[in-house]
Amino acid sequence: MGVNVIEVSGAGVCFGGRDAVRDVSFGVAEGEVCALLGPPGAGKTTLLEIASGMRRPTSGRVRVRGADPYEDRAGLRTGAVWREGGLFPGLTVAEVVDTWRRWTLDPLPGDEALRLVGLGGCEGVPFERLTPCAQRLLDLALALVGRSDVLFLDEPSAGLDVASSRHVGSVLRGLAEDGVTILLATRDPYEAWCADRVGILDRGRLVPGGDPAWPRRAA
Ligand SMILES: Nc1ncnc2c1ncn2[C@@H]1O[C@H](COP(=O)(O)OP(=O)(O)OP(=O)(O)O)[C@@H](O)[C@H]1O
Repeated sequence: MGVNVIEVSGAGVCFGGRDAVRDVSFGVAEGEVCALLGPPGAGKTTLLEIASGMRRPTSGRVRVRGADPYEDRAGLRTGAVWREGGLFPGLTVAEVVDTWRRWTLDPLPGDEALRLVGLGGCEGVPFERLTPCAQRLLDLALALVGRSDVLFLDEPSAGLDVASSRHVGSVLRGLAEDGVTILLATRDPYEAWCADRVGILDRGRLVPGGDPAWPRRAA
């Protein structure tokens, strides 16, 4: 068995004496989509934050490709999409991507980033004219601009209708099949359909054996 790309061991996060994440351990393999599923306040975003290196865990440890993502991001190519998503009024899709590329070391060509998420040909479309689904996919394209091979996604299709949500899931599956490792958080079991594995979070803990029987992937 290969080494996991993301490895979380006994991790905890405490805010002002309250545990948001408690003793969580799991791994995500190369090219795997892993979903963290749980109700509001379960600790999903906090767990994504420590896995992506945005926040240091209070206890335990996190490794991404063997490195501490909080301390040592230099060699990592990770991307994230947070729930709010980007708002880019007045810019075309190409302008949004080009702006992002300017802040990125060794960025992907803009058309390549857009092609990866199925937005090829949308370069000239003003951001405001994109459908909500395409706006989420543009967020995903931006997360890929740094040639990311690990993605952290907080509710990547929140607020979308069922068909759009499934489309986003298909795009994520395509990325995973190309070797991208994906950890996503969601409140919605149907948003988890694209995952290879689902971990249930409840009050900061991963429920033992909590990979539920609800339909995944083939659903
Ligand atoms: N920066 C913070 N300071 C204090 N408490 C926080 C902070 N961030 C999160 N919390 C608390 O930690 C707990 C877990 O929050 P978190 O946002 O990780 O849950 P979640 O599962 O992502 O919920 P949701 O689905 O509503 O986003 C909650 O009780 C929340 O109030």
